[in-house]
Amino acid sequence: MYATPSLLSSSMVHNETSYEPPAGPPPLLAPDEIRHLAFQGWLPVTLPHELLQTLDALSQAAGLFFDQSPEVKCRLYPASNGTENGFYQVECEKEYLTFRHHVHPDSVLEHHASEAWQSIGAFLHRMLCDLSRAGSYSLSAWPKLLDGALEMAADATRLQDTPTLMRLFRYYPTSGFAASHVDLGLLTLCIGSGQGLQVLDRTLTPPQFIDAEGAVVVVGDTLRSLMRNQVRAGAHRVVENPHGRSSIIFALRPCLSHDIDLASFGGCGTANANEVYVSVKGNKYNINATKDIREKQQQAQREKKSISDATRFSSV
Ligand SMILES: O=C(O)CCC(=O)C(=O)O
Ligand SMILES: [Fe+2]
Repeated sequence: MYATPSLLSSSMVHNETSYEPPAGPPPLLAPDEIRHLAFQGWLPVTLPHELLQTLDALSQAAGLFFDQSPEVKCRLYPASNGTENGFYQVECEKEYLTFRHHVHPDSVLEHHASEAWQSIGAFLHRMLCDLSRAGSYSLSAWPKLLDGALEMAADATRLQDTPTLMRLFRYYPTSGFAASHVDLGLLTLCIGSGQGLQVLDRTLTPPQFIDAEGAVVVVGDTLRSLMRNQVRAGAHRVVENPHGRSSIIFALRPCLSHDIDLASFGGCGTANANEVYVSVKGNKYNINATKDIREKQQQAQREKKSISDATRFSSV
């Protein structure tokens, strides 16, 4: 059933002669789930009970935050780094709060956010190690790649090095959406209230978007690239819904300040994490920016494509 990508078919070979305790965190996923994740680029997941309770508390605190006036929200969490930090509103579509680090560490909202950050980080770390083990790769690249990512940072000191984020969304009734895309980072956990999130089902011919049920993990484009296309990045989108929607996403992204040992992914040599990330980012447009910014970015994308097509044709 799962033809490509190829991760894992020959890989889940148990080494019967090894009595070493397993390196890294304990395995999480069953072999079928790993194959599903690699083939589809997404996987519905059952979250630990304690994490579900934390997410409930976080979502209630988020609701209280969003119920405040735009002025208060902007004052509490001023936007910085474009859409990448603080409170951001896309008129007639959605608003969202992005955490990259603590801003009001004593607030109830950040208390729940940092607890959720830590549990989700540990959960996704286990999934990354599952993928490495399934490919018979060493786990040695993960500590540097996840440096600073598994806990909510105390302040903005390492903002440029650690793009991992937690984002709380409020999509407006009937008009809130996010266009089809793949995420940039390693793995993203999406937890939403009600319908709206859809994932691309590649077992259908042709592939079609289907409603996601419950919590879903999607593979990001940096992980696809590091794993040399042995896992797919999961295409997903959010469709409008008459009731609106709220969601919490946690995007685990690589730490950008170290070199990456490519042998840990079946390659050779090292690569600069920042360069890998920038090249994966390429000219993808930001689906969460305001409509006018998205349109400008899409236009730039089209122009870049037509220049590269022209170069391609002229060099034939
Ligand atoms: O709100 C969601 O459930 C998903 C949002 C999303 O895919 C994104 O912002 O990248
Ligand atoms: Fe996404």
